[in-house]
Order: sequence, then structure tokens, then C-alpha cells
Amino acid sequence: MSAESSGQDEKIANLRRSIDEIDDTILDLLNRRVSLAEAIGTLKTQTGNRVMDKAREESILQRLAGLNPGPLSSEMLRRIFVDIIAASRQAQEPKRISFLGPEATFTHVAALAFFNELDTFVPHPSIRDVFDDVEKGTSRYGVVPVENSIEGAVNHTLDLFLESELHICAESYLAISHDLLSKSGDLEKIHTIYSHPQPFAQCRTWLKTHLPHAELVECGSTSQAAQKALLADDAAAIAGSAAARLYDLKVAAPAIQDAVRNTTRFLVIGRDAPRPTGNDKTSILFVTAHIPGALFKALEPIAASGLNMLKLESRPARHKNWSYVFFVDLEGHVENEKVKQCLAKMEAFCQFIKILGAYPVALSDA
Ligand SMILES: O=C(O)C(=O)C[C@]1(C(=O)O)C=C[C@@H](O)C=C1
Repeated sequence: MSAESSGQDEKIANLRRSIDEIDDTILDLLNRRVSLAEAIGTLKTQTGNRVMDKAREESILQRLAGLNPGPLSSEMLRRIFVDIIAASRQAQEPKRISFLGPEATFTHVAALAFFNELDTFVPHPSIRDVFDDVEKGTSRYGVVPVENSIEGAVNHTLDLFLESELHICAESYLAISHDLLSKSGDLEKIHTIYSHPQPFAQCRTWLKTHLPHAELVECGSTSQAAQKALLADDAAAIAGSAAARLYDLKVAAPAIQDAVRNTTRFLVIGRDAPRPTGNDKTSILFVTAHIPGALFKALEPIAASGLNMLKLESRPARHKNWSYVFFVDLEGHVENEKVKQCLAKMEAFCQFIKILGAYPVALSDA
């Protein structure tokens, strides 16, 4: 190779580096633009306005044409921005969201609170069905429970992350309050109570004290329990207030759960990778190597880097007996240098490590 052509190659490599840097900035700006358009979309749908505003779009295109110094041609500029606006408009459209149903369960309430009420919410009978729907692209997001402050982890959700390519896009906490609901709202009339095993467990003391002779009948969900309570005058259901509204039941006794603070954490799953906000967490899963002190060694970089470990959970690895998968939530975003370096150090002590997502920390009142 001649000295001249190797000089040219280096020049091209340098120019390409500059182009890569600009592309990074364009990508960041495009995502910021889409996020702003999403926020406008939410406000528009809340106020009943149409998303499409042709006049505003045209004024954006005219304004940019007037500002364009070249060498980009006016025609190309227009084409590019027509596509950029189309992408923003698409992000403003109502989304399809799958959740662990049926309707009026706490997961449904969490999904409604997190997304826009005008989005389409689709109930599914199992957590796996929610994952499947988002994986296939039928729904853009899924909402699933992941842990309860009293009952602990929702193991099925954790296990599905092992196989799934979906990310955790967000978390959301919901204070769980169980009401005793019946057709008349009269406590004296109640002889049979329907509910899911979890609410029964969480209301044990109240039930023993106030309705010790009532027959307790387990159902697949609190919504199903509410439907059963509609069928007899002496029946009641333990369920949330959303079920009372949906099935037109009256509150015979409000907030009958034994613990004052009962909060469930839900995850929003999808393909988005949220940008750092300055107050984020990163969720990972890993399988340790079969060496003495493997877990200690795998976790040591977290302590050494001064990062807060927000959660540590373990589940049996199904491919091998007495081998475990660990789930860890770390303070910080995976794009932060400190988190990146910490994960790189952890890798040396893990057979397998997977980043499940980096997303904004949600407020919890628990
Ligand atoms: O400004 C608005 O009203 C928007 O909704 C944002 C936006 C855009 O991407 O700039 C998107 C859709 C509308 O048709 C007009 C403009």
C-alpha cells in the first residue's frame, strides 16, 4: 500500500469517526423529540384533541426551510423532517398494552395509572401470555407484578426474564388495599367469602375477628371473586376498589388487610431502552461460576464501586440442580461509566450475566 493511500484511509477513518459522533447526537435528539411529542400526544388525548395538526407540521417545515444554510437540499430537508414528524406522530398514537388480568385486578389498576387511559388495555390469563404478546409485537408494552412488600417475589415473572429478550422499561408501585365487597354492602348478611389465596392470607386476622364463621372459597383472581359475589345475597368478595366499580358492588368493610403498608411493585416490559434521567436503576440477572465464594466475588465489584444494591433475589436455575440465578437491582443507569465498569468486573465471576433494563426509579410509599 502506498504512503498516499494509507494517508487517505486514515483521513476517511477520521471523518467516519466524526460522522459517528454526529449520528450519536442525532439519535439522542430524535429520541428526545419523540418523547416531547409523546407528552404533547398525552395532553391532546386528555383534552380530546386530535393528534394530527397539519398546520403545525407545515409551519415546522416552512420554518426549517427558511433556516437551512445548505449543503442539504431543500427537498431532502423536507423529506427528512416529514419522516421525523411521522415518527413522532406514530409515538403519539394510542398504544396496546397487555396486562395480567382479568380486568379490575391490581395489575390492571397499575397499568391504567402508568399509561394513558385512552391506550388499549388487553387482559391475559397468565404472565407468560403477557410476555408472549409483547414479544410477538402484538402489544407494545406489558405490565406484570414482580414483588409484593408482604408476600415477596413473583417468581414466575423473574423466571420468564431468563428466556425473554424483552427489557424492563419502567417500574411502578401500587398501594394494595383490600375491601370486602357485596351486593348489599351489609356485613351482617355475609356467609360466604370469595377471593384469591393472596388476599385471604393478607386479611387473615381481620377475617378471624370479624367473620370467624364465614366460609372462605378460593378463586383464580379477585375479579372472578367479585363476579361470584354478585350471584348471591349472602356472598362477598375480597377485592380492590376497581372491582367494586366494575361490578357495581358495595363496600361492606374497607381496607381489611392486616398490614398497614402493603405495596406491589409492577414492571413495564417492552423493547424500549429508556435514556438516563439522573435517578435510575439497572436490573441484571446472573448465574455464578461453580467456585467457592462465587456469589461473594460476583457481588464484590458492586460494593467496591460504591453503588447501592437495591435488591437481591435468587431462583433455582432450571437447567441444573442446586445452581442459582441471581437477580440484582443496582443504583444508576447502565450507560453511566461507574455502572458499566462494575458490570464488566462482575462478568469475570459469572457464567452468564444479562442486563434486564435500566429505567427511572419510581416512587414507592412502602
Ligand atoms: O406540536 C404538536 O401538536 C405535536 O403533536 C407534535 C408534532 C411534531 O412531531 O412536531 C406531531 C404531530 C402533529 O401533527 C404536529 C406536530
